[in-house]
Amino acid sequence: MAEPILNVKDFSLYYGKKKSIKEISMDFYPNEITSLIGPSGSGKSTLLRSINRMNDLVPGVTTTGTITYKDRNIYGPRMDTVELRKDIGMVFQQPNPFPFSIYENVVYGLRLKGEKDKAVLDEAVENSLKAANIWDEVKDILHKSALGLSGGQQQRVCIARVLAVNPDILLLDEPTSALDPISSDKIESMLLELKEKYTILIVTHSMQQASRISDKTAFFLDGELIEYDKTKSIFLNPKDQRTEDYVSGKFG
Ligand SMILES: Nc1ncnc2c1ncn2[C@@H]1O[C@H](COP(=O)(O)OP(=O)(O)OP(=O)(O)O)[C@@H](O)[C@H]1O
Repeated sequence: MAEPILNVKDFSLYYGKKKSIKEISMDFYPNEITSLIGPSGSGKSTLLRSINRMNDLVPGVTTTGTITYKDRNIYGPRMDTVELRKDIGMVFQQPNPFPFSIYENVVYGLRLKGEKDKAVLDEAVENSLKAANIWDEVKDILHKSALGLSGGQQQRVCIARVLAVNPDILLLDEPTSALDPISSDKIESMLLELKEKYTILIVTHSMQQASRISDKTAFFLDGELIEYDKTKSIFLNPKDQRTEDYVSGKFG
């Protein structure tokens, strides 16, 4: 079995005094899609945001335990969070393109890095938009505003923007919940292609989505990791009664 790319060990997170993640330990493996499922408030987004230290932006957050990415503790004193967020990119529920052209959205991170070579930028735009399954739809309007695209197209441009800086891991927080079924399908098939190259963690409220696309599924309840296994086992043969109740729709 491959080495884990991410190791979460005895990790807890407090918003002020409230403990929202409770001593979670789990490994994530390269080239797999892992779904994080559980009812509202169970801590899925908080865990996802802990992995690229987005929670640092929330005042009063403290953590204990470790999250190790490629042998480095993400919460160690020497971690450069700007670099970390290039390696571990994030896509949110609401598509959030910048009010620039499609082209400038995709090259945003490369320009921040100081890349000026037009050929390099052009190539990154084409490759990233192709990987995000949207090249054919936008190749003739690259210099038009990304805000003129549909929600589903905007979300794929946002994914291309993350891919352009060449990350290892993609964190997706309910990336299709604001989209229609056809746009969601496009994103799901894109994710299945992207996992050949990336490690993907996705928070989803859709049991169908989790079972369609993920290799592993983790079920959270009230800040605790209740069960984490191959997706088939979670849905067809859960070991914990609470998992069974949740996946069969009895609560949440
Ligand atoms: N910025 C914040 N400040 C204070 N408490 C927060 C903050 N963000 C989340 N929480 C609390 O942490 C707990 C976990 O929330 P989180 O958003 O991680 O859950 P979730 O499982 O992702 O829920 P949802 O499915 O609704 O997105 C909840 O009790 C929530 O109220």
